[in-house]
Amino acid sequence: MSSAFKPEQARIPPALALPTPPLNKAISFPLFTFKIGLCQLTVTPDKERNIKHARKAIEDAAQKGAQLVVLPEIWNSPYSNDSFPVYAEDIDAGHDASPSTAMLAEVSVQMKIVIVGGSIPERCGDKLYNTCCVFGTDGKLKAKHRKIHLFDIDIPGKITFTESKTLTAGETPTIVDTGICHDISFQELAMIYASRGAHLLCYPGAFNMTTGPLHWELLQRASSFGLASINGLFLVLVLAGLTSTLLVRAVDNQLYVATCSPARDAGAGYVAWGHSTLVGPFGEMIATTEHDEDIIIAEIDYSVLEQRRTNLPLPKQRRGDLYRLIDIQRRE
Ligand SMILES: NC(=O)CC(=O)C(=O)O
Repeated sequence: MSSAFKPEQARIPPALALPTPPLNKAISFPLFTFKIGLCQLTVTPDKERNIKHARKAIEDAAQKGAQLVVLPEIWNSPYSNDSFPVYAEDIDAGHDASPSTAMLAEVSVQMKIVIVGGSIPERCGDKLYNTCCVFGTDGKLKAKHRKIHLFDIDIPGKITFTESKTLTAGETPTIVDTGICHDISFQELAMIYASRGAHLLCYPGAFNMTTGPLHWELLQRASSFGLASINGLFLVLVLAGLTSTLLVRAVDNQLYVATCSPARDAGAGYVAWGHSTLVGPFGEMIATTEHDEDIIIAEIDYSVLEQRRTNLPLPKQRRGDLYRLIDIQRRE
């Protein structure tokens, strides 16, 4: 009996080929190999201080060789529903209305680096979003990702948080050529990023003292197998929300995953887990830190992705006759 196995139909529309990173060394970024800087920042109620502090950390990371610098989820404001409306900025209105993103634009061009600007509360009309902006080496806004999966959790006595009280969910996956925190918990999103050709998934994420020890590392390592790219290449922005299905994701996606958390402040209303990390395409931990403020500098080599996908050719082994991933927005 002939088999109905059609690997090319495992994804609808079919997966894009992994883009080849440019090898032209005259282009400062992106390159095949480059250094990433993950700035695990302390965040205070003083917004002006948070902006200056983030700027200094980005400059330090760039001076240490980072060509791509990632900030944490909600780095200009305390992570709380009371704070989001107060600290929110109108990103589209620009400079004075958004001092946090104005700083990111300025420092990206000054240091000639790409910045995945963690996230800040964004005001747009009468709505608030948890939004990540990506700036290129020319200081231009390359992408704006609004957290798609709002973090609503209720584990009595441990952690209760309802982002949906104040925030509205974004509607679109973002590939920059770059998700936010709770987005990391959704394996389908990671698979879509991978099938659209991403090499690196970036998740600015503020896990807490309950979900951190339970899921943080597990989700990142699981995700790593699935995502994709920076640079011609796609850098996917996902705001943290990793889940137990990550193992599937890791094996499935074969990508780099970078997470960046705020540093832990035991006195804050929401206590962040810390442990910002870079994970490689086999789920290996390349670099990580504890919970204090820190800047991680680590190397990413995109040529490893092709090699890993040859070692373990998951894309060719998918059973399109039994299950399929449907990327609804791309299909439409
Ligand atoms: N900030 C978040 O979205 C936190 C999260 O996802 C978690 O699991 O903790």
